[in-house]
Amino acid sequence: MRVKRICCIGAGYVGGPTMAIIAQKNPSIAVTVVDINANRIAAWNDENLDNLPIYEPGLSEVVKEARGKNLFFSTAVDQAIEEADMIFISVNTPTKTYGVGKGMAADLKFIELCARQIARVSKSNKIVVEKSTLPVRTAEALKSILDNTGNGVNFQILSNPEFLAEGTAVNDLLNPDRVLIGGDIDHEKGKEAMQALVDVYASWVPKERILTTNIWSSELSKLTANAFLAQRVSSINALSELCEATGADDNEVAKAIGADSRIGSKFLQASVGFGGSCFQKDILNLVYISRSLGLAEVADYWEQVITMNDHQKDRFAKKMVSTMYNTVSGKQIALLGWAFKKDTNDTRESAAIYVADELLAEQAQLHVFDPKVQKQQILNDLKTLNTRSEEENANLVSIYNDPFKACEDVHAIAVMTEWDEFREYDWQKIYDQMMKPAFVFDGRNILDAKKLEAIGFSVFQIGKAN
Ligand SMILES: NC(=O)C1=CN([C@@H]2O[C@H](COP(=O)(O)OP(=O)(O)OC[C@H]3O[C@@H](n4cnc5c(N)ncnc54)[C@H](O)[C@@H]3O)[C@@H](O)[C@H]2O)C=CC1
Ligand SMILES: O=C(O)[C@H]1O[C@H](OP(=O)(O)OP(=O)(O)OC[C@H]2O[C@@H](n3ccc(=O)[nH]c3=O)[C@H](O)[C@@H]2O)[C@H](O)[C@@H](O)[C@@H]1O
Repeated sequence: MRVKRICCIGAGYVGGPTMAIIAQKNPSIAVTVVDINANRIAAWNDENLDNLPIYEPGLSEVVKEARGKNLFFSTAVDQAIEEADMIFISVNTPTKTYGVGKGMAADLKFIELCARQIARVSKSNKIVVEKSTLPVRTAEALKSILDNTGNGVNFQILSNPEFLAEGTAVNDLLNPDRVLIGGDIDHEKGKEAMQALVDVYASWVPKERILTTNIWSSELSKLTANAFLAQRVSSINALSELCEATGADDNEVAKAIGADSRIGSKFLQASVGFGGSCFQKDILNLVYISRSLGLAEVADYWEQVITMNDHQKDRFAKKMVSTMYNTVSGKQIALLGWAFKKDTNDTRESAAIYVADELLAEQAQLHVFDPKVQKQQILNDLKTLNTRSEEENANLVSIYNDPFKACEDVHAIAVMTEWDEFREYDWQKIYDQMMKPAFVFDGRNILDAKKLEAIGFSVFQIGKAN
């Protein structure tokens, strides 16, 4: 069968960009992205493309090309489900904050709600595609809900996890290393459904990069891919501390080991700790699944990746305090960057939030600047930690639109996000306006330490003996 109408439930960081590319590359398919968040949908429909709810390089051009032709954003969820022959579920699957599995398991309530809604509304056969990242064997639960609460129509469930990274989403979608499609390969209807989805991607992805597997392998591969990537960052971050203590240089070590093609050079950039909405959540989920199955050693193995990451954030904040004569109480500190990485406005689980919280606990006054993150987002992030009242946070944290103003009269600057523009600043001008000694803590190793030291700064970088 050829797909004519696609509905995607969830207009977030995955649903929006993924559907925009699918629509752009398949002019004959009508793609409707729906969400219960009316503000988000309004922003996707905004005439002014600068107001799209998600900042991703290159995304507004794709949306401009396809929107209104075969790409639609709507809050009419039932209607879009009913009309579609293929439905992607791309809703959020955060870590549970209550009950059994609190702090570890994925919260699947949004997924279940989608399944019940699809079952209730559908009057014709549908292919239901898991786009969200889910624990292995979720398709079993989905099938049970769909078949037991539906109107007797046939549902085929596929797993099609998304591997895009924020900040490079458009390029990742246009040139994926692979597209993974899991389904019921033992039955004719399952194979047909898989082929229908293969055809959607084959409009622009070379066939050899479209992998088909059984559904459990596909579900598990997504969690595992993130766990392996995060593990590399935690590994190099663990080594960065050893470098600091021995005089080895983490960049040189990363280059030396990365040159071995069996290891490879990517994801070996030491940092203040990985952030983002997925690494931590997905590894915790993997740990939870393993522990639930009685696999204690497997669970402990993966949990260490998170322990290491927490340690990296914590030791960065502690290093700042100890370097500044063991007290930052009443001192002004500028944080450059709040997003969890460059080229995105996403701040979920950003290391900056945790470093800021530790510095605030030490009674520092913070000046925050990020090129793409809004003031309210920064205050909300601190609020979610629940460490102090909103009023206290607002009194201790000032948020700036101008990096030079943020750095005026401060005792120290900490680089939290690797935004390219930070490298280009007039650091002499910044130095002249700062308190002395002027400290820079480069949590991303992006600044030219020699140049800064020549100006007069005291510089700390991750993984370098200081
Ligand atoms: N953010 C990323 O880079 C990646 C995320 N993923 C996975 O994709 C999934 C979605 O992630 P994001 O797009 O980042 O989340 P998000 O939070 O940006 O977007 C999810 C959207 O779903 C909507 N939603 C929730 N329940 C709904 C319902 N019942 N009906 C209609 N809309 C509903 C929410 O309002 C929200 O706008 C997660 O499982 C995540 O792990 C996978 C790969 C990359
Ligand atoms: O499931 C997901 O959501 C996605 O998670 C990650 O993508 P993302 O979180 O957007 O960003 P990454 O580029 O992976 O970076 C994650 C964090 O690790 C940090 N990082 C990354 C690489 C590195 O060498 N060092 C390092 O500290 C980044 O700064 C960032 O804080 C994966 O890279 C995607 O393949 C996956 O689809």
